[in-house]
Amino acid sequence: MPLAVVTASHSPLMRTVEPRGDARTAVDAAFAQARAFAADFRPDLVVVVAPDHYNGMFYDLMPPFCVGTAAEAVGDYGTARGPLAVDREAARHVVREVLAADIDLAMSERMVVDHGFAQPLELLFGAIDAVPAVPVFINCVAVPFGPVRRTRRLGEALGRALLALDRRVLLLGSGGLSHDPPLPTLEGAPPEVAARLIAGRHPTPEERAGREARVRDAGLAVASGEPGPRLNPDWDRAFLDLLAEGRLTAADTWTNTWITAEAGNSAHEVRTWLACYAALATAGPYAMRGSFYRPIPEWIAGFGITTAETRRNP
Ligand SMILES: O=C(O)CCC(=O)/C=C/C=C(\O)C(=O)O
Ligand SMILES: [Fe+2]
Repeated sequence: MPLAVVTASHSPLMRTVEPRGDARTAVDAAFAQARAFAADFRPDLVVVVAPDHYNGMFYDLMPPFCVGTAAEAVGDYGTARGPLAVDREAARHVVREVLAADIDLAMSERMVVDHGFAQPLELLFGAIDAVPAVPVFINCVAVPFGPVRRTRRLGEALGRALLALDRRVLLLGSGGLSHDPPLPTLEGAPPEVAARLIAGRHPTPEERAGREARVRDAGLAVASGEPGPRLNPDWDRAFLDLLAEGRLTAADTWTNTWITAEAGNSAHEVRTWLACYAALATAGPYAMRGSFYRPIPEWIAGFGITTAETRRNP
């Protein structure tokens, strides 16, 4: 059975901040193409590979990787709140097979996810529970991280597990590319911030609104002409080329310090893309069908969307 991939940046600012020029029109058109690609592929299972931003995963027990055998979205930044339509049997199969392939990962019967999962599901399929899904969390935010090559190997193990299912599986990678939105870090955090990074589940509506306002204000400031965030379009385009050309092992030598220095703290979200493409590559040579890129400072994102599928035999 073939596999297919859609990867897309996400941004908490997409609903609240209007970028200058034709960025929104261009992004909408690229998402329309990705939707058509997904509809044409007719997946019967969608594996969503995404990070979290201190809404579901905290430093009281931060796994590098986690598969949800059930999952609930918190409803941040205007995304829907509620359960994902997790295919429990498929999720449990993935956990078993990936562990058997020597990749340690956690599993959760009550995974909590945020806009990292919800936004691409809504943009691609219309709702967070519209398609049978397996949610795969990759820690891309809470340092320290393992080497980036571990996420490529996770992707390979994931791909082999999915091929064994003999279903039409679309992998949906969420996040990146170069960007550095205002996200707190544990090191040097004042005690109240540290407490919420360690165990900040169930914030009050006021607390959530305060966090979201801080991120929104950063985007609005750029939209009103203040200096933009540091994005790195050259790095982003080189990463897209690497994926298009199937040179995934080239990322094995990247250090985490280098990724952060080149592309920002949240650029580690490209781990989700790398895992999806590594999974796709296990089905044989692939072809990238669509590739969109635009640096959008107002959304604090080097914004990319790609589609790819197993190359058909001539
Ligand atoms: O304040 C917090 O703890 C969370 C802020 C937040 O959710 C930021 C999210 C940013 C992205 O998802 C992104 O730009 O990739
Ligand atoms: Fe993010």
